[in-house]
Amino acid sequence: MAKTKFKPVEDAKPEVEEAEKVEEVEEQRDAGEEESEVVEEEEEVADKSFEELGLDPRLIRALTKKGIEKPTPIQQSAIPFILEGKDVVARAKTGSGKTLAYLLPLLQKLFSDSGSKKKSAPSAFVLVPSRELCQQVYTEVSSLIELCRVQLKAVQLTSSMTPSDMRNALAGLPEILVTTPACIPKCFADGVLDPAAITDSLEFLVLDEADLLLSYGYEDNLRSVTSKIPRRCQCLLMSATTSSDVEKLKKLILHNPVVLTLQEGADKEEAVPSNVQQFWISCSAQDKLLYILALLKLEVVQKKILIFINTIDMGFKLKLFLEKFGIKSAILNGELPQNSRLHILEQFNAGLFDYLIATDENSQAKEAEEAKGEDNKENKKNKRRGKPKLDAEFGVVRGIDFKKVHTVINYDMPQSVTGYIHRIGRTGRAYSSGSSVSLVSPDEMEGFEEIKAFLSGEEDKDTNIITPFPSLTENAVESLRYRAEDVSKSVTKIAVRESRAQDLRNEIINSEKLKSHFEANPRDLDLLKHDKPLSKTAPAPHLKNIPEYLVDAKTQEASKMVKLARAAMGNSRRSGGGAGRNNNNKKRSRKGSDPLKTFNGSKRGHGGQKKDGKGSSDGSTKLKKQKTV
Ligand SMILES: Nc1ncnc2c1ncn2[C@@H]1O[C@H](COP(=O)(O)OP(=O)(O)OP(=O)(O)O)[C@@H](O)[C@H]1O
Repeated sequence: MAKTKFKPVEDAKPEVEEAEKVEEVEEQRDAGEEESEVVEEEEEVADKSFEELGLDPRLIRALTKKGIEKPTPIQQSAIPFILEGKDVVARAKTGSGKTLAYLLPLLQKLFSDSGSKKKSAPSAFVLVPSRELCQQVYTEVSSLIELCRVQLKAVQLTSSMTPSDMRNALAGLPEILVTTPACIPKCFADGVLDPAAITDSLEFLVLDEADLLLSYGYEDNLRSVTSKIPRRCQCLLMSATTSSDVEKLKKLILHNPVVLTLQEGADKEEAVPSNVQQFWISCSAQDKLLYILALLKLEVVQKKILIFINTIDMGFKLKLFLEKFGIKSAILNGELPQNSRLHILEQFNAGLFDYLIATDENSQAKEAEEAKGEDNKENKKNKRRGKPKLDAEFGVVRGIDFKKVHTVINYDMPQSVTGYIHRIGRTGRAYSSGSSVSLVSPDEMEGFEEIKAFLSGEEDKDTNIITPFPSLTENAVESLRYRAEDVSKSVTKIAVRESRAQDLRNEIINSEKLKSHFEANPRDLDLLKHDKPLSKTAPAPHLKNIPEYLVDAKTQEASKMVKLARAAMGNSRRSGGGAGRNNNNKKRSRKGSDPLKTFNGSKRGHGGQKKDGKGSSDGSTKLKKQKTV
């Protein structure tokens, strides 16, 4: 049974004159002072249904349509407090359903609020750290509104929008605004939002993924919003981890909040989902390509797979390398245009490809550092080349709800414990399970030990939460060494650079040209594939099909188990995505209407794509065939 630790307060909203309240809160915000004494208590969260939590029947019906029947522990504990009007700080592990924990009561309160007062600005702000998350929350809230058939409107604004686009979006006086903190001051400066109207209208402020908001550099933006928040505004702060940043935000924005900390086990606070099995493999930095090839080609890990790397160049190296073995993957990084990023996420979630190679915010920092070093050497050259900019609001790791990811692979280790928790939290979401495999080189061992120590906790120092990966024998890995090393040499720095530049060019062209087409035909989004090969040559048959005699019996057995599990999940052909979006055959048959066909010159993949597209999506069909012969 999950436990929630409550830090209740005696009176969340003291009864004093309005003017005094504003003053008092302003003072407390300025001083960053903790308000009243908080008493820490522990209570069991009873197994309650959505009805018992007091949710509106329209919301319950909408949830049923989405296939959601039972509240998660954080939803059970947070919803009643939010419905009561309390400010809430909710800390619960990744994938525990925090988004619905605040969206459901927020919508319910807006149902009863709507029409009660003429508003001149949105009643609710949901602030998230990245554009990807903005899109995700906006999609979730819009679908709930649609399913509930209520007269509410949500909009999302991002900093890249023009003032006139923002004005248009806000024209119908939406009740809910989903955006990043950076966007609000921009709206003030451009006259899109009136600060006085916000003070007048704002009833709810949600800070989602609060542990990330300050580290993304949004502190000044948040401060400029804080001064406009009226005292009556109910503030909610959601986070997967505790950090000094969360504490700082709590003091800056919330009033006497109820603090909910979800606990899984007896005394240990767990930030990591218990339904993620964590493994690791010790290998040299050079051997990482060999190991990932073994994991993917011998199919000892379950698809869909999300692979994290620490630099964009490494992502392209890995993609080119895997391509030579007939393994197709897509790349996601902060350099790509926003449309492309959102589209890649959508396709991956819909199950259109199985392997996604992603960088995260740590990687952005590393990339920037490397670029700096490079700048010293090649300053002039780079300036002339016009190095692409990374989007500061990019973030795919934290908060993004990747659908049905079964395995997360840390090809490069993350640079912090929090980074690790958020990365592996992309699998094992809500009531599903998953696994993670970390490839750890000697240079990364110190950081890895820190992660292990953190996860084990003080009392269980000797418990191995991250265990050695059991399903790959040394023989099986060694049998691939010659091929891997040979191919790795052919993926040169120049090839990586050219592919990266080419990919970016293509994505920009596609993004611009297809924007209007996709706006008119959203279903056609499926036709622009992002896992097309970068290389012009098709993979050599001896690399694409690994002979069965090379693989030892133990590894074969492990691979068989993975395939059986996959078949049992109904995913033997494709790793399924969101409901209703898995009819890939139908989508393929619409190829005749491929909007990209009108501008072939910008396409990636060329000849190789056609050949691949027929036989198998990732070479696995061929491999299977050979094994059964
Ligand atoms: N009660 C529920 N039952 C089943 N699935 C749920 C429930 N609540 C949420 N989910 C699903 O669980 C997934 C994870 O939810 P969500 O993204 O809100 O997690 P989170 O706690 O915000 O994670 P993170 O900290 O990584 O952002 C989503 O796909 C969501 O639709």
